[in-house]
Amino acid sequence: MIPLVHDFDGEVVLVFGGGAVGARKARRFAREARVVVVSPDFADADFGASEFVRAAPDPDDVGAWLDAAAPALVVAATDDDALNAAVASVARERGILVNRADRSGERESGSVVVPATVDDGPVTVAVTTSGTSPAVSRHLRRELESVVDGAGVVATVVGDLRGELKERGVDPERRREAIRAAAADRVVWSAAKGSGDADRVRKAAARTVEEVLDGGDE
Ligand SMILES: C[C@@]1(CC(=O)O)c2cc3[nH]c(cc4nc(cc5[nH]c(cc(n2)[C@H]1CCC(=O)O)[C@@](C)(CC(=O)O)[C@@H]5CCC(=O)O)C(CC(=O)O)=C4CCC(=O)O)c(CCC(=O)O)c3CC(=O)O
Ligand SMILES: NC(=O)C1=CN([C@@H]2O[C@H](COP(=O)(O)OP(=O)(O)OC[C@H]3O[C@@H](n4cnc5c(N)ncnc54)[C@H](O)[C@@H]3O)[C@@H](O)[C@H]2O)C=CC1
Repeated sequence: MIPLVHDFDGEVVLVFGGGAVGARKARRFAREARVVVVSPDFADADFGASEFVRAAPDPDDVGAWLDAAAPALVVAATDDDALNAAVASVARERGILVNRADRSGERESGSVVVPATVDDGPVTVAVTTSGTSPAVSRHLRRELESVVDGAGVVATVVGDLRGELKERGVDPERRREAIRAAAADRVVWSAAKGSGDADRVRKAAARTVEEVLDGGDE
């Protein structure tokens, strides 16, 4: 399996199953997509800004639901194996991405897994075990939280400096060297950790950039 980052802005994600798992997937996708959850009942859980449709479709009805919603992604998260299988096969026929929450191995073409993620501003780190062990993904995600803390402000600041150096017309080779040094700078990262002081991050990163550029003149 190969990780890609998908922009769901303005897209529909259709979720079958309103249990704890359907809620977790719905909450995740509702941060960006318009999410519709179809289920006869809904768990007492956070579904984010999802819309609810109370229904229990049969496998034969799945095609009509997909045609009506025209989703970019469909999630099969019911506890009904036949329904989940129908969702996967109809989605595949129609070329729609499908996430089957009740299967790990034996994935079919067009199927996707939802990784564990750590988000910090524009930075997202995603972990997958290719379906082998979701509990390991969850554990690694928790371990990575402290590593990723502050990455959002570092990425924003270093991204801005990159734009400024491009505008200044700095030689590309030296620009890359300076930007790599700022991205790896311990002082930059320590200023970004915790509450994250963007001003300090920016000063530290700018100092490192200028040091590298000055060094190149010698
Ligand atoms: C294939 C995949 C399909 C998909 O859903 O996309 C899938 C499938 C299954 N999960 C199962 C169980 C559990 N899933 C979790 C947790 C998460 N599961 C997630 C993703 C995925 N789960 C995809 C692969 C991801 C990868 O590649 O690693 C995470 C990462 C993302 C998310 O869901 O948001 C989220 C952690 C989020 C976080 O914490 O950051 C826990 C842990 C817990 O709940 O504490 C358990 C119990 C412990 C265990 O069993 O490991 C079962 C068995 C059900 C049963 O026993 O009946 C199946 C089906 C099967 O195995 O057949
Ligand atoms: N991917 C993951 O991370 C995990 C996946 N699972 C798998 O996902 C499945 C769902 O897990 P839970 O949410 O805990 O189960 P659950 O039993 O709490 O929820 C299932 C939901 O599906 C609904 N449903 C049943 N038939 C339906 C139909 N025809 N159309 C629409 N909705 C229908 C039920 O009413 C219920 O709301 C489990 O069967 C399990 O195999 C379980 C744990 C984690």
